[in-house]
Amino acid sequence: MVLKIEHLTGGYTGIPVIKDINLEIQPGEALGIIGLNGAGKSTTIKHILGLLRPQKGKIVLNSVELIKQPTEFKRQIAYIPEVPVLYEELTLKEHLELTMMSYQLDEKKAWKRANELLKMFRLDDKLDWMPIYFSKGMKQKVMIVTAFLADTDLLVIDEPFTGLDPLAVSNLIDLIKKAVAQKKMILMSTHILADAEQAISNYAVLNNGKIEVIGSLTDIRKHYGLNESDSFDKIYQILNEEQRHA
Ligand SMILES: Nc1ncnc2c1ncn2[C@@H]1O[C@H](COP(=O)(O)OP(=O)(O)OP(=O)(O)O)[C@@H](O)[C@H]1O
Repeated sequence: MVLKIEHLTGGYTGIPVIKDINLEIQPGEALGIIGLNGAGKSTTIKHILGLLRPQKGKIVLNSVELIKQPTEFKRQIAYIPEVPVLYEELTLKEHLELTMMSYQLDEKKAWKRANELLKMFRLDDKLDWMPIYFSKGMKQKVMIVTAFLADTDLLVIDEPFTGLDPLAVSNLIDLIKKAVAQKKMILMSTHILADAEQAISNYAVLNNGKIEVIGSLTDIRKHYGLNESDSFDKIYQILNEEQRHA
């Protein structure tokens, strides 16, 4: 089990946004992608989800190559997007059923898991609700519940912490830690480093579409000359300075 991204170059037009990205995530590893606005985090994620076609390079998950076997590849991934995507005409219960069907889950086991997740995020009494009645945070929680319900080898999470109440943030951090303990792979893009630090130990720093450094929190701190007492957020000031002088 491993996610391998090799020499990935891509973007939206002929001009590449991300350049020669090399990443590997092992089972039981949570990797954070961090970088300034526009660094290419979401673009990298869109490539991993198969929403953009690479100009160069390949993405392989558990020996399945995205370009060659897209359906098999995508079935191994669950995704929590930055902006919740829900079907306006489906109830919460129907969203869960759709997830169970799409990922071919055992219904009995899946409902047990779904009920635990719903309770955790205080959605257990809202099964008949349509998305129109959900607040922004509630919609985000539905995305979290369906992603963790899918129980895939790889979970891709794009900026999950904004808009969640502190209780939901802490529940999400616990779920990520448990998934890591169960040897799942997590890839998460975020700017909220104080929250990320609680669940994520390895980071890739993207700068202008390229990976500047990849490693443990200690490695990253060392690379940017940060002391243990410095806030991890200081990285953003350094990246900004680097860009201004590039
Ligand atoms: N749909 C699009 N079409 C063309 N260019 C895009 C599109 N989406 C993003 N870009 C460009 O790609 C570059 C990287 O954007 P991306 O969204 O990957 O950054 P990011 O690191 O996720 O930023 P943020 O922290 O703001 O979410 C930016 O220069 C952006 O303008």
